[in-house]
Amino acid sequence: MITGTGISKTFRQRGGVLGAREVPALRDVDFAVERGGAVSFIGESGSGKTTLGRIIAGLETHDAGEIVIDGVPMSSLSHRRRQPYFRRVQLIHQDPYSALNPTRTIHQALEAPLALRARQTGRPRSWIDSRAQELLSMVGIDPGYVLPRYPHQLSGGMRQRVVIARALTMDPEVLVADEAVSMIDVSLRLGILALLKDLRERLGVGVLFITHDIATARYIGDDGELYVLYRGQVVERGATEKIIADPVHPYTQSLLSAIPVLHGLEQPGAERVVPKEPQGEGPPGGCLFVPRCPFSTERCEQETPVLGRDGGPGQETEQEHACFHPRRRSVIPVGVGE
Ligand SMILES: Nc1ncnc2c1ncn2[C@@H]1O[C@H](COP(=O)(O)OP(=O)(O)OP(=O)(O)O)[C@@H](O)[C@H]1O
Repeated sequence: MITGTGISKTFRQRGGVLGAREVPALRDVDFAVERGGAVSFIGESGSGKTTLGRIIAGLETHDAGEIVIDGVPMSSLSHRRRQPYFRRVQLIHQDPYSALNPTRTIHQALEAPLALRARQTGRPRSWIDSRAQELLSMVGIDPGYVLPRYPHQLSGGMRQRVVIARALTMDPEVLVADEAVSMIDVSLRLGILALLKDLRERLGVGVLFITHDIATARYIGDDGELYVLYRGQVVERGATEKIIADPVHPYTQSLLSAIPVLHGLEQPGAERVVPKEPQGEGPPGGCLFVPRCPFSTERCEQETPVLGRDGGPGQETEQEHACFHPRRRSVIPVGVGE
């Protein structure tokens, strides 16, 4: 199990007429991914999703908070002693082409990590080739066809399957899939999503899915948890199905309202939530969503809501949210994602 508590990260960006500026990418984020679990982080561009994925995979530092892997707080270990733990979290990038070295065959791409794994687990070298074949079959491709080939000789979908097979060489506990299907031909996306779902069930590997697309999040983990990120803050968290059926934060509602009605058959929800064009950053100390929120009040400009279930007297919600005025608004086109 992998947990994060109070994860915060601020980048210092140089340049521009105003000189350096601080960009908070993550604000006090808590999460937990269990073996075999499905956790999706959803948010628009710049909400901090990739930064979180990189922190969980040990590729980026954080300013505050703690990552705990298998009960061990990473802050208690030296950089070198953390590596075996972070190896249990494997990142799948959105671009399978740049993730693979173009000058190496797929055989070579799998051989290096498998040789390391063989040394770590005391297996003979003969195990490497048979494991490479086994992993490729597991991700649904013919080992005989792909092993001698170079990445450019494969389709985008096949390349992404190879990247997933390579991630599996380390026997990970969690796969962090960062927009894992966004650069793949639309017709092949469903196959990759089905594969990730299958790996959850067959290997018990947890999937942390990072996406800007709520329908994709639903496919990968309709039985899992959804975290909605807005400007680095988790603004809604709960069971994926529950949030999609009954979102309470205006930002989540606006994400769901933005889903197009696909076949002209679905009935759009009664109230679509259309966010305002943002005017600046919003009042310091107030809710981050104020500049875009159609429902904000004076209180929202003065106080920062924290994640919880409270929505005022008689307004407790099943999912957690960071809003002073959580309300049910029917925003979902019926049958979306089905
Ligand atoms: N290395 C960096 N240096 C400076 N600022 C950064 C860096 N990486 C990310 N940021 C900033 O941190 C914020 C969060 O970025 P991040 O890439 O995590 O968001 P995201 O939700 O993954 O967006 P996208 O979907 O566009 O990748 C953004 O404002 C981004 O400009």
